[in-house]
Amino acid sequence: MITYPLPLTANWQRGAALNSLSTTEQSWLLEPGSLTAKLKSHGRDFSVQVLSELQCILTLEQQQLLDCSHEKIINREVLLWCDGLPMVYAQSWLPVTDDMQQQQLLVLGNKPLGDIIFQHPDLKRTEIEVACFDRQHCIQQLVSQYSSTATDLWGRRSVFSLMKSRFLVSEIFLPGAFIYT
Ligand SMILES: C=C(O[C@@H]1C=C(C(=O)O)C=C[C@H]1O)C(=O)O
Repeated sequence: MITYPLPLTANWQRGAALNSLSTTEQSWLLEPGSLTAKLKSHGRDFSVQVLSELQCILTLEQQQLLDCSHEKIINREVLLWCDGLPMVYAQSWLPVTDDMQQQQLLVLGNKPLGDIIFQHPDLKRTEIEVACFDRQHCIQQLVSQYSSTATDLWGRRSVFSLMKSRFLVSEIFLPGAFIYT
């Protein structure tokens, strides 16, 4: 039984500092634009499956990352499917602010977050951090529902700023993702 939100504790490092990444790994992990758009450009059939959307309390690390102590925050966890395969597990921490509500970012359902936020020219994101999730990480509980083999997985995270709101987005590339081809 998987308990959401999935903790994404890992050895997060500045992606730009990792000189051992392959060209393909760099292309996906350090993509500055929308991951949704990148997946859509590589496949024909894209969809979002919502796993969980809960109102939560931020951990201290998340408060520090988001530089906020918002009382109300929505944790959104989804799978991004492409051509019949679950390719990305995405976890977003979305503060319940007027900005976020006005932008309809708290009632996304199966609309991709990226389809909305990347339409804003003033969207900013912090430097992308990268981590490796090994075979013992709890994310593998989710992976095991779709794949028989556990393997090390790449993940990335950054903090977006839109108007006066900041939100943390983490994405883990699942075994069927293009990054591993
Ligand atoms: C931020 C983006 O949105 C994607 C879609 C998400 C969602 O719908 O919850 C979350 C993170 C991303 O994988 C993006 O496309 O880059």
